[in-house]
Amino acid sequence: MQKKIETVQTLLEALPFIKEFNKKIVVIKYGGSAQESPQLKERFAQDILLMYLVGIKPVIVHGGGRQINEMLDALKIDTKFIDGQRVTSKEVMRIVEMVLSGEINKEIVSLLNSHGAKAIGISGKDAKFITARAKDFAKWGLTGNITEVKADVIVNLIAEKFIPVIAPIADGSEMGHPGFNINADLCASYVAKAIGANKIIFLTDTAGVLNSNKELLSTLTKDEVEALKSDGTIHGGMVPKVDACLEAIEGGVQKAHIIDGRIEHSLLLELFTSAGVGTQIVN
Ligand SMILES: Nc1ncnc2c1ncn2[C@@H]1O[C@H](COP(=O)(O)OP(=O)(O)O)[C@@H](O)[C@H]1O
Ligand SMILES: CC(=O)N[C@@H](CCC(=O)OP(=O)(O)O)C(=O)O
Repeated sequence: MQKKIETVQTLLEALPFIKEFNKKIVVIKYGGSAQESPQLKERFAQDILLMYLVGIKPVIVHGGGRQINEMLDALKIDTKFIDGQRVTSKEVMRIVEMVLSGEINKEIVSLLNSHGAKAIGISGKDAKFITARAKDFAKWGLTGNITEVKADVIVNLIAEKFIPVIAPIADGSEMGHPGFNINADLCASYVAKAIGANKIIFLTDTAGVLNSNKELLSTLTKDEVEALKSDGTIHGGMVPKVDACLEAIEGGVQKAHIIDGRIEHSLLLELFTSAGVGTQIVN
């Protein structure tokens, strides 16, 4: 009985938020480290479906850094990161594409569709909707910086009630390259900016951005982010994530959040409770 009362209370609290988000576009970056267990994947699919059913337009950009590392390891191919971004040789690029487009993208699409969604999986190569140029070929190889996102591809899919699931790979054919490996956080923010998303949420494997005492920082401004980056408190994979948040809000996305994808239903808690969870980056 107590449990039922709590559920009703939660639903009642969620009602104004559900109305607020009706028809709003929310980009969700689904990090490789938040895709750990089958149970978490299941909860993720349920949350996306619930969002969709109450009128939100979800757009998913997924990562898969952890799974790429595992495959490179199994194949005994060396890999390294500079400033949180992978150095991508031609050989590494083949594996990146195989894992992101071939495996993870299709797995997420199947999972959502098994719950009754109309999810469609694409990478930036499809209709060449994301183009890039080398970030610094001598340093990072085929790691790219996005030059253009053709928003109409995603906007049309949303209008047709599809849930786009995007693998962070850009077309490189005009530069004579097999494609570019794009950090998934930055890919998510460029997509969010281009399609005029209202909100972007990064699902990852920490409570949010932590200070040097490992305490959660619930709100951060651009200056605070820069200070935490310069003193090394924000490092590794968190660097492109906070950069992506800043990129998104400076590009017109109203809200950017980094939340814990290991907590069941954290997406719903972020969207539909007044307290929210994780770290919000503000302009
Ligand atoms: N200040 C910080 N607060 C939280 N996490 C941090 C911080 N600095 C670095 N990190 C690291 O960033 C990681 C998240 O980035 P990453 O592994 O790339 O995740 P994802 O696969 O979700 O993109 C955390 O697991 C943590 O190790
Ligand atoms: C250039 C670059 O670093 N690309 C990433 C793409 C995947 C990714 O970003 O996955 P997560 O979000 O799970 O970290 C990589 O090769 O790992």
